[in-house]
Amino acid sequence: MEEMTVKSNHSSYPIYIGQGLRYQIRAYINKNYTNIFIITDDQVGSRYLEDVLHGFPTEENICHFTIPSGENSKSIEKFYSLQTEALKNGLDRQSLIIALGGGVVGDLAGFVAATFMRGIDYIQVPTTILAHDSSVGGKVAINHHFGKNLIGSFFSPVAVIYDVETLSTLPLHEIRSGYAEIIKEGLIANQKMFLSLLDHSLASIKPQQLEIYLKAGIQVKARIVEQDEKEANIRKFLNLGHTLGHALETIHGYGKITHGEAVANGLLFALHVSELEFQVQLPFYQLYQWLKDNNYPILSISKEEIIELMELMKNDKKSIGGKIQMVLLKEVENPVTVSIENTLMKHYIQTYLERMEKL
Ligand SMILES: NC(=O)c1ccc[n+]([C@@H]2O[C@H](COP(=O)([O-])OP(=O)(O)OC[C@H]3O[C@@H](n4cnc5c(N)ncnc54)[C@H](O)[C@@H]3O)[C@@H](O)[C@H]2O)c1
Ligand SMILES: O=C(O)C(=O)C[C@@H](O)[C@H](O)[C@H](O)COP(=O)(O)O
Ligand SMILES: [Zn+2]
Repeated sequence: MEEMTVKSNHSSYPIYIGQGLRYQIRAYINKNYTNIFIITDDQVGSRYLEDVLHGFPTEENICHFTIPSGENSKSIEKFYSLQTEALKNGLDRQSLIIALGGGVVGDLAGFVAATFMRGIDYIQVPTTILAHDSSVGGKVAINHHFGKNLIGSFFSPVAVIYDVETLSTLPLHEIRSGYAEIIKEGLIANQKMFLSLLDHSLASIKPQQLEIYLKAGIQVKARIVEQDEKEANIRKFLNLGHTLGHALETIHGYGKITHGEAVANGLLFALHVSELEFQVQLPFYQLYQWLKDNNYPILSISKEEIIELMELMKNDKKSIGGKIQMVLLKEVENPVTVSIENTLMKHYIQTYLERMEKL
């Protein structure tokens, strides 16, 4: 078992990473709670909920609730149902929520914890590769049909307990999704890792290698959120690829493409815009080829969709006064945020589509 710590101005919490940790979650909780409420989804619950429950003594006051898996569960309706369940089960301010699942469960359960009776403790128990990102840093949220994560909060967990054994049951497209966020972390802060990530094929990557990347990705994320937990400045860099990525997720319908697949497309677009904006050469073609080889969907954008995408990008939380802001790269490991005028953004989208057509 490996332990890391996230220590910011507002909070400090441990991240435990290891094999089989789901059986012994109680051992990592160093406080007594009146009630423990486990929130999971149907795919994760059917595989791992019993293992988690068995690790608690019978006298512990424990309840659980299973949501349907998928992005559509990050909704105001599911949020309300979970608040109702928490009340029905008698949770109080000395209760704990455990989020057992991927980023959907983590974001939703975390937001329930942030708001139930104005905030109670919660623990992230991530079960996807992508959740190396979502379980650290305390961004919790639900979606609005105007855009991703528009209703949420910054609310740190009291611990992250990452049982990497659970990753063995992840389908390939979910490995693809999580890997895209690690590529993002490489681009913003670790060129060596970025290049090494592209040396692997996802169909044959070894679990031990994935674990090495997971830990390196968590290091990048943890070091950034420690310095800027509430995204006043450098945390924005973790949003590389998300300005277009989130708009694509929304326009396609939540859950139709995975978050990571949308971010992968957003990363390509960000590299394209960066090259034009700063007149530099970045690994655009290298990333494009690797994404193609690893069967990421390369999304086409119709003329009609350009306006809609731009409207969605204006709703992004980085926007200021309705002006789109993007995270760009002056070089790998050198991210900046840039405000982009509408006409220029339209030009960037059009030239991106022309470039993609030639490939
Ligand atoms: N809060 C943050 O900082 C942050 C960071 C990145 C992404 N996110 C959010 O995270 C969400 C995406 O998270 P995700 O990719 O984990 O999606 P997810 O939670 O929907 O999980 C993906 C799919 O895999 C299934 N699954 C989960 N664990 C499994 C396992 N071990 N074995 C088999 N199946 C399993 C789930 O049931 C689901 O069907 C998005 O909503 C995104 O916006 C948040
Ligand atoms: O932790 C962050 O900060 C990130 O931006 C990480 C992203 O990968 C993640 O998708 C996050 O939820 C996006 O945040 P948002 O503020 O753009 O909704
Ligand atoms: Zn993301």
